[in-house]
Amino acid sequence: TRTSKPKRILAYVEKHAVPGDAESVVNAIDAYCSRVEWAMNVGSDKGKILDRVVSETDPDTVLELGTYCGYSTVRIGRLLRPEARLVTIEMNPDNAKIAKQIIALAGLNSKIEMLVGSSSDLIPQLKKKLDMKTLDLVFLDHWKIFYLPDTRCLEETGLLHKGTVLLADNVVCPGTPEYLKYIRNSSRYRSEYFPSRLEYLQVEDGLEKSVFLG
Ligand SMILES: Cn1cnc(CNC(=O)c2cc(-c3ccc(F)cc3)cc(O)c2O)c1
Ligand SMILES: [Mg+2]
Repeated sequence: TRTSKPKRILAYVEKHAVPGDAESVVNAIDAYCSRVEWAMNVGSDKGKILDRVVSETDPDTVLELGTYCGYSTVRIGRLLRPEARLVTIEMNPDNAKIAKQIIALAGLNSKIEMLVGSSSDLIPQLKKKLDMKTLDLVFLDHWKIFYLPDTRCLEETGLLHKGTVLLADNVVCPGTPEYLKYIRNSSRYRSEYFPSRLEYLQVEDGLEKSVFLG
C-alpha cells in the first residue's frame, strides 16, 4: 500500500495539531490511535505515569530506545528544561523519517537528537559521540528482547550513575521476562512496578521503574 500507519499518523497530526504545541501533537496521536487505528505508542494511561516519572526525575540527559512515531519522544521532550537533551534511537529508517517530522512539528528539535540504527551498535558510541557524561533517565520501548542486553551495555559503557532511572514499557504485554528477572533480582537496582493498561485497549500492561544504585 502507498501509505503506512506512521504516514497516516503524521498526516492526521499535520491536520489536527498546532505547530509548536507539543501537547496538541500528543493529543492528536492519541485521538487518531484510539478512534481510527491502534498503534504501539505508550498512550495516555501509561503516558501519565511516564510524565510523573520524568517530572520527578527532572533529567538533564535522557536516552529513549525505540522512537517509532515519536509519541513518547514528544511526551518526554515537552517536560524537559530548555538546556536538557534527549537522544532517541530508532532502528527503522522509515519510522525515523516520520518521527523527525512529528518532533519538528512539536517544536522540540532543539532538545531532541535522533539516531538511526541498532541500539546495541549506537549505545557504546554515545559516550564519545555526544560527549554524554552520564544519563539521568532511560526510557526502554524498543524490541522487548533487547531491553536486557542493552541495559547490560549501558552499565558496561559507564553511562549510568547512582540515581539513574530506567523506565521500561510493556513489561507485561508483550512482556519482557528476562529483563524483569534480571532487574528485580539485581542488588544494583531498586525497582517498582506501575500497573496500567496497554495503550488504547483494556489489556493489562505496566511500566517498571528501576533506579541504578551504582
Ligand atoms: C516494529 N517495532 C518497532 N519498535 C518495536 C518495539 N515495540 C513493540 O514491539 C511494542 C509492541 C506492543 C504490542 C504489539 C502487539 C500487541 F498485541 C500488544 C502490544 C506494544 C508496545 O507498546 C510496544 O512498544 C517494534
Ligand atoms: Mg511500548
